[in-house]
Amino acid sequence: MPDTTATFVDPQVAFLYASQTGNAESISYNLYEDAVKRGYNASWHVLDDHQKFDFNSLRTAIFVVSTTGDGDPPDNSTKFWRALRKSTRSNPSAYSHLRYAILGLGDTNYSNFCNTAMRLDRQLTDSGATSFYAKGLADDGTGLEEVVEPWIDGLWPALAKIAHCNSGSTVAENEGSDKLDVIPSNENSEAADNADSAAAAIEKLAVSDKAAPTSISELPTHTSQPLVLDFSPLATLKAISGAPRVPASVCTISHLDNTAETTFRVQSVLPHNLECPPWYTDLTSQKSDGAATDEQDKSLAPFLATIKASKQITTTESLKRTLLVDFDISDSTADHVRNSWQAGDAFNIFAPNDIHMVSALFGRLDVSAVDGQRPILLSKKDEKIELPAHLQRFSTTPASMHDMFVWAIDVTSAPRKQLLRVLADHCSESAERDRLLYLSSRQGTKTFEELRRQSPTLVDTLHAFPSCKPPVERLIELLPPLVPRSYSICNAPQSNPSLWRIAFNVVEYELEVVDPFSSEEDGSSAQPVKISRHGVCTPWLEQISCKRNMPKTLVAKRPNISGFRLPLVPSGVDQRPVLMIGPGTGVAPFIGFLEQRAKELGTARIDPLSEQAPLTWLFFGCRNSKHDYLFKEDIEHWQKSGVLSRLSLCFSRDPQAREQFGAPKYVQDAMMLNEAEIADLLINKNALVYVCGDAKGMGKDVNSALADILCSYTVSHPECVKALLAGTSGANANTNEQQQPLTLAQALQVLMRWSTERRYLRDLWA
Ligand SMILES: Cc1cc2nc3c(=O)[nH]c(=O)nc-3n(C[C@H](O)[C@H](O)[C@H](O)COP(=O)(O)O)c2cc1C
Repeated sequence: MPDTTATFVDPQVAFLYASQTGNAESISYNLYEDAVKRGYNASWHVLDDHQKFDFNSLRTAIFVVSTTGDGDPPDNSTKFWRALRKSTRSNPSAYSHLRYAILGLGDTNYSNFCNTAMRLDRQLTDSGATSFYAKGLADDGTGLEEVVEPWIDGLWPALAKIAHCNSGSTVAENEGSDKLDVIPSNENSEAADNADSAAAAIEKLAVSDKAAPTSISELPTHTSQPLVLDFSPLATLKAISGAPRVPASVCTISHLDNTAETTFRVQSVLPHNLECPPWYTDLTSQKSDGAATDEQDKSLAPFLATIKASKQITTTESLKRTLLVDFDISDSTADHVRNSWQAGDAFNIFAPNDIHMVSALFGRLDVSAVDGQRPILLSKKDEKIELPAHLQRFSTTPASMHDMFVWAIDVTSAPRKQLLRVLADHCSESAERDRLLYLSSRQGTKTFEELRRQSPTLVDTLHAFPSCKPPVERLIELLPPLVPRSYSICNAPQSNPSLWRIAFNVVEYELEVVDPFSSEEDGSSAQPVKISRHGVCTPWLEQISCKRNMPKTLVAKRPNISGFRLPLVPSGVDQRPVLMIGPGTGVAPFIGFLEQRAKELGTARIDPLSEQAPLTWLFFGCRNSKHDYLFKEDIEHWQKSGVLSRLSLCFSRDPQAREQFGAPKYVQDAMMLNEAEIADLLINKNALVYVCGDAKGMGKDVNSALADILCSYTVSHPECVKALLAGTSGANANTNEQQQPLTLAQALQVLMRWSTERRYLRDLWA
């Protein structure tokens, strides 16, 4: 029986998140919402709001934090990290009153797996805080759910154990278990019970015979693409287990009256042009709020930039279409930005969803064009539960549903399990309901992975389940926020502080999937189905940058957390050799570096071809020397003038060029061909290494090549090992002491240390 005598004294729990693309935010939000239903006095905040929620006096906190860049914390936690460092420096036991749990999100395809969560854990423990529940580290490479779901299951009993008392809530001791659980005493308990019983119902669900294996490939509209999924395992299942909890509905839509509607229409005429969000003025004033004195924050505020020029820099024969686009940032609101950026920085572009996709979605949901354009406000269903952060503006600023779906909500990313679970509840056909439940369950993980691999948009998913008709407010609250996309700048302010130039591939690709149920009559396997996909920002940029009338877009500088910049020396040049490894569009920041270096040499009156000019060595690779050698003219110009001392070119699909110049296939091959020189530069000359480009393939391979280079150098120079491991220069090593060569693990450790010392810097993207 529940022990109703014990009462809480401190049930306040803060759910805190740091998120770059919305995963951590949505997991943290669901936890918070669940906590409210369980009777906790819960609050939910982004880490950068630490002053608003008074982080320093929190007693119980649950963190959900992702890692981005090259082991960096998300942008919406940079202020928090600064404040944390400051308060722990001034008081080593600053957080001895805090009990916390951390869920980290990362991807093992990147080298610093869940670095943010690990760092946070270390810093909090070092400053006296106590972890009350084991850290969870979820891997996006294999599926976040594998860790997230069991971690959440274990969190509640762990939290209940440490929660102190409070009036209004009761503590129940689970019979036959030492776990304490919180049972709310108000009507919220009903909601929690409902959620639990819904979950129980799924466990018991007898899968109907109708859920026979089916291939879904017949799709009506031109904006949706087929999904090819194998549901055959469903036929043999007696019950579906391990589907996620159904989150409570948290928001309601209210339509504004006619007067407000008229004003709204007049106001919305001007900004409603698909180049910047209708509420852009709101966004541009957002960042200065409360932080007006912080120069760095001011320079991160969004502002309007004008697209000045755009051209394709690959030939029509190239597989990829790479565009070079110039943004004029001379807008008066961008003063702080013009004075504070450097080559190597990146900026965010706020891009809309494809409006045809939004129209197709509205068609599918039976939202008429008129209703889609009417102004609405969102409000909380339950006073205690906040709206998701990206929707909060719509509780005070009216917007049309159309604008919300175009500018604020992500309708392109593949649906998450929780959404699939909710969609299941809105199917009128039981076979479709079962398939959606299966996709969201642990048993359906393989089919779910296949779904994710096909990257369906929301419209594709809905078309694959024709009887599914979710209420539009449910989608508004469950879909992730549409996040801005970031691009590396490929020029330097020393030449023109009002110009941001970017180079990007237009993201359009075809997937090939084999329908498991269609085999040829002769028994041979079927031809794969082709599915085309495209990105959000790059096709849009391509489209608007062709316009004649200088379109304006909302942009914001990104904090350069890893310090991916060439060191500045007043009126001089940093003397360390610089290795730049950037195949494809990864070369972009290095064009800016070379522009900066040319100016620096000029100012310091150093002849670039003289011995006084420090070495710069670029490793660039592409498929074909004629079709996609980006910035060829610039690179050849810098090489001729001596600003670029060495150039290693690689052409992966150009056997002729390889034969002619002896060029290797990939940048890591070019590095291995020069391993002795690279090792000497790294170990004896204190060289700086910069890597930019694809994280999963190239980033990993270059890291391994660098580790191999260190290992093989120490075979012939074992005297360097001690110094390398101790963190001092190899040139100063004690040559009398015999050492074993570095092991691979040790070499990786050395690289990791160089990365923290900012000698090895990486700007990698997925
Ligand atoms: C550009 C980029 C860089 C990333 N860098 C890392 C990394 O260095 N280490 C890591 O563990 N995960 C890395 N990840 C994986 C993310 O942490 C993971 O996808 C996570 O689910 C994102 O959560 P969020 O949407 O809350 O930001 C990276 C992802 C992207 C897109």
